[in-house]
Amino acid sequence: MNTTAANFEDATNATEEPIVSVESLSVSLGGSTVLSDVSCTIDRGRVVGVIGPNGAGKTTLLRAINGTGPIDDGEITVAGRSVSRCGATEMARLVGSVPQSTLLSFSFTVREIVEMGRHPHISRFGAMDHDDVRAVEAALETTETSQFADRQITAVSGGERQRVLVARALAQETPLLVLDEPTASLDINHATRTLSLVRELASEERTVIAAIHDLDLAARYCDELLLVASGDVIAQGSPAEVLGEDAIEAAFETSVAIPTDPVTATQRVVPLSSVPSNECEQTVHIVGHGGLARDVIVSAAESGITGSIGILSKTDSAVDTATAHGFETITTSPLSPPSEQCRSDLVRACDKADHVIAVQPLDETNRELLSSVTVDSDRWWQVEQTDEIRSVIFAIVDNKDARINSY
Ligand SMILES: Nc1ncnc2c1ncn2[C@@H]1O[C@H](COP(=O)(O)OP(=O)(O)OP(=O)(O)O)[C@@H](O)[C@H]1O
Repeated sequence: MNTTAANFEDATNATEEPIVSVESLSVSLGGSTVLSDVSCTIDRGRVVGVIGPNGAGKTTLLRAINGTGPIDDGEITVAGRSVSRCGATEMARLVGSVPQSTLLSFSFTVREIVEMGRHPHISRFGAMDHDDVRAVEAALETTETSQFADRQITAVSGGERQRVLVARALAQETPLLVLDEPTASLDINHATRTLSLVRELASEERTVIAAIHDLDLAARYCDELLLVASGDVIAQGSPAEVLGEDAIEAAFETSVAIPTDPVTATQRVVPLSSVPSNECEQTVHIVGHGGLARDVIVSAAESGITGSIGILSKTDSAVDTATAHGFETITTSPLSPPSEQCRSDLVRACDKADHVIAVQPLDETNRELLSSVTVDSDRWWQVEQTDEIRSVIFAIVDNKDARINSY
């Protein structure tokens, strides 16, 4: 076993301690405090996403961890070694990094760039040995960059260059990878492939910390998230724990809905349009189902209108949309007729709302129930097609009467 491999094993074998420990870290840049008294630990073998708004200090935290950024106060250890006491070569054996932006305007080939990842492992005047060549080839292969390995780095696209930088970090064969926006310039195919690759690496006792702006991808591919805001790590835990509406709205200062994606079964963070400054105080009750009812909910919510919807089958696609936008739902089992409770809830909702919107065609149950509900004609709206929705919502926001029964 050569010293490189021994070093790697030393670092990965001490599994009882976290791979990263940050204690009371403070960093100021340009006279302003960016991180203040931050403490967190990162366990081995995980993919940890660092999320947070622009300027929150994600890059500053990652650069403190990989030893390339300043630390004013506090202590950081990686694999038990104090970052501030590690030499550059030792750090490079512990942490492979992909920075947010790198100028690679000099004339190296892609392969030469990836070979640079082996520098910490070879002696100053030594040549690459069999292990080095194997690591470089494996890194090129896994990142699907071998097909242009002999091209100049200046002659590949931004997304391809990003993958080359991931390959260079992989070739370094470190127990910790720190990636600053690894998917920033990647198309959806390469973004998901890169994060799938990251997942596979992490399951091999390698820890990955990645700043990720796309919260949906972060939820899908990370074991754990660190939410950075206001100079601190304000939440840490599984994506389901961290991606709560209150925490995300506080950190990003925008309204969000966080439904579960039906395809990936992970959280999706959907920013909602800001409620207009003259916040609409109108409420609606929507009677209808399916896609058109969903469009009415979204359009109403974007205009700051709140309210309720029903009676809906529990399995109707509009239920999730209504819940995500804070609309109350009156639901019934798809297999049985609505209960008395449901019926009285519908009557109460129609009475309480400033407006009632019927999404045509109504199903038989709602048609029958509505015939027994009295709604004044100036509160009664109907939509039959998508292009009518905005007109109805605008009229409600303007607090107009329903002069006609439909648009
Ligand atoms: N060299 C510097 N001098 C002064 N201020 C700096 C410097 N580098 C960064 N900052 C400031 O520090 C804060 C945190 O920057 P950082 O790059 O860590 O944020 P970030 O969360 O990674 O942001 P983004 O999501 O936009 O990449 C920002 O307000 C930034 O303007």
